[in-house]
Amino acid sequence: MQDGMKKWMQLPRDILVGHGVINNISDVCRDLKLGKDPLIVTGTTTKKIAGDVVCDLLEDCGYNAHVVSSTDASMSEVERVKKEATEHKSSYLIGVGSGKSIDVAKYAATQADVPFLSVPTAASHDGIVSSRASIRTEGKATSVEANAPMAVIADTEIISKAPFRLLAAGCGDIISNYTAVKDWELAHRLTNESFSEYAAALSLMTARILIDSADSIKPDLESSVRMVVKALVSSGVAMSIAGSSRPASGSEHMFSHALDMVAPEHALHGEQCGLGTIMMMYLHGGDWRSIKESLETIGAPTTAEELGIEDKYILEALLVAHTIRPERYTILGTGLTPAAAEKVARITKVIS
Ligand SMILES: NC(=O)C1=CN([C@@H]2O[C@H](COP(=O)(O)OP(=O)(O)OC[C@H]3O[C@@H](n4cnc5c(N)ncnc54)[C@H](OP(=O)(O)O)[C@@H]3O)[C@@H](O)[C@H]2O)C=CC1
Ligand SMILES: O=C(CO)COP(=O)(O)O
Ligand SMILES: [Zn+2]
Repeated sequence: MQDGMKKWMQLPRDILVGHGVINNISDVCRDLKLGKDPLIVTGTTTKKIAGDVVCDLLEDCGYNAHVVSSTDASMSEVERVKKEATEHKSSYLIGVGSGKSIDVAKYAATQADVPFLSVPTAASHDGIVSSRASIRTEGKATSVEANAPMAVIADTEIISKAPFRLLAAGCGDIISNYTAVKDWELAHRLTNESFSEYAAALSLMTARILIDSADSIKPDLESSVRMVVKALVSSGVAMSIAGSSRPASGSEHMFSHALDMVAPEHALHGEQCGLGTIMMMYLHGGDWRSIKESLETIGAPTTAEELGIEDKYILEALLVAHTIRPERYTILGTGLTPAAAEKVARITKVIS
């Protein structure tokens, strides 16, 4: 099946980015006429950082809020959250936390046909705003269609206190737009796949602005968080325009998804995608060195060692990456030979 575009562009209605915007949560619920019965889906660490705060803020305003902690972005967790929502008669879900909590809330809300709000505690990838969810089924992560959040509330005060590694990962996820768009153009030329100039241009512009500002992305700075969050929103909008993750997910994401499958421990999504971008840009014959330099400037990993993953898993992932999503044509084509995989990883100094 072709990796085509949907005709229905779904975008968030309210997007709040700034210091202390979490305090506007009840205003947003009121603005969207969501009612008084939300279920907050949060993570173990992020519950203490923001999940409980959101609950208290809503209860203080007369809401009947409930909290459920989720540990894993899996189908069984989605089912558990749906059950909780039914038990509490929740009329909408609020995902508060990292990628896992947001995806579980997003997909459970989509399946239950209720609205969903996204309250990220880290700017680690563009799923905070997208209409996709990564959910594991039978041990395999799949990106599924979901409803976009009705609102995104990104409090830069909270996000700036998250480990810097998460912000650097978010940058890796944005930088990967470069190879994602190259792959999409290739597929358009070779397989006549639908291509959106607008979605591709927005995706590339987002990555370019971020790379141009790479040396001003620093730990503990709300201005850095603001920049990255805006880029993630922009990247998410590009995916919404395309109706698929094509403008922000190509061969570098397939490499990251493959690494999730083959490596015993995986790193952060955005870190793996950033590393994948270096290697896929080499395969495209593009300027992989400047991708590597930008990631280094930001402080994101650019080698297997920095990623904490053994070289052999990098090579294994390179060999199976093309099988991850066969309908999505990329520079990986029908697959690399072992010699080609080793060459790209060595030349780009991802492995030594
Ligand atoms: N829907 C989409 O389009 C996309 C989805 N994804 C998916 O998202 C997931 C990855 O998300 P990612 O956010 O990178 O990683 P994780 O969801 O694995 O979160 C990483 C860790 O960071 C913690 N954390 C988050 N915020 C803070 C904070 N403020 N302070 C301290 N710790 C914090 C989390 O705590 P806690 O334990 O509380 O969660 C968690 O332990 C994957 O499942 C991936 O497949 C990735 C890209 C796009
Ligand atoms: O991570 C994404 C975009 O950054 C979503 O892509 P996938 O469709 O590969 O999950
Ligand atoms: Zn991504």
